[in-house]
Amino acid sequence: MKDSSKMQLIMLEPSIVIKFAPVTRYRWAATKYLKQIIQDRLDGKLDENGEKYEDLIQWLVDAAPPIERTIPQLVERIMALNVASIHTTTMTFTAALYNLAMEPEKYIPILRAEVLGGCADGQITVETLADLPKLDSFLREAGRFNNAGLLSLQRNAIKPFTFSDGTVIPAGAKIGCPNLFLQRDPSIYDNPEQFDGFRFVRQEKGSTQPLKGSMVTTDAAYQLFGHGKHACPGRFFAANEMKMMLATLLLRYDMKLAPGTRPEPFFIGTISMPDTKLKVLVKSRDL
Ligand code: HEM
Repeated sequence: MKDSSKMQLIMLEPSIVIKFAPVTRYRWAATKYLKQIIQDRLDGKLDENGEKYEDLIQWLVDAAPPIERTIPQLVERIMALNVASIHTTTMTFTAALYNLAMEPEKYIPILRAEVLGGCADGQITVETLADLPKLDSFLREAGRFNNAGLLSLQRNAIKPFTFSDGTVIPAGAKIGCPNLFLQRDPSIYDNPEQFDGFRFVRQEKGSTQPLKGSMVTTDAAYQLFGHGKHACPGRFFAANEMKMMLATLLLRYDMKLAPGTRPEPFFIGTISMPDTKLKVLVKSRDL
């Protein structure tokens, strides 16, 4: 008798866990907030100009197969996108901010001058963001230096695969690329253990050509955004968002780390996290 009641408790557990798990509360909260907005779109609501909305919710509604055009499914898609987009951008940007605040004399005047030079009437515009090679390099380097999780391109092999050199990946294997080592490979990057904010506006090792690519370019030795077919589709948005934030901070503030402090990054599983306790001292500038 005792054993069977224990058994029942164990069988009940998953549903109890799901009911009280934080994600369930977030799902309820998200549904409460989003249900009318999504319902309007499902009903074909147009924007204030009588045109179809050009925003993420509309794209998600349009891309969903008919069977998934429901409020719960669309809420789920929005939540999944939040997971993909928010902490990744926050972590990359936080680490870049620390790099800036660690060496303010070296980077702030040059980056600020570049932003100011690209502003139209003192305003940061889309055109400004598209032409900031030094800022772009700085963010790309921050991504190389700080945000390398131990493993990128993590995949489950659903069938066996044989590479051209004969290496076999058996079905069921979990694989990934050793990103930390790739992004710090001395045969690709000069002084890879050094943060070098203008690395990507200079020249490739042993070559007379400028380094290929910008913040959003992925390659075998740069996988901040993954690589290949499933490379992050949000990276263009994220790069612009981070450039806009950094450009705004550069124009409005001076900043440095509190004296005697340095970031102490740490890992959760394979993910590299920026220090969460560090203080950046910020001072308003006269504009
Ligand atoms: C600095 C910010 C970001 C970083 C570092 C980042 C990084 C990544 C990485 C490493 C992947 C996996 C790629 C792979 O496995 O091949 C990924 C996938 C993805 N990211 Fe991002 N991401 C960022 C921002 C965003 C934003 C802003 C969005 C959406 C607005 C987004 C949406 C996605 C989606 C939907 C996927 C899945 C793509 C697929 O499986 O085909 N990400 N991202």
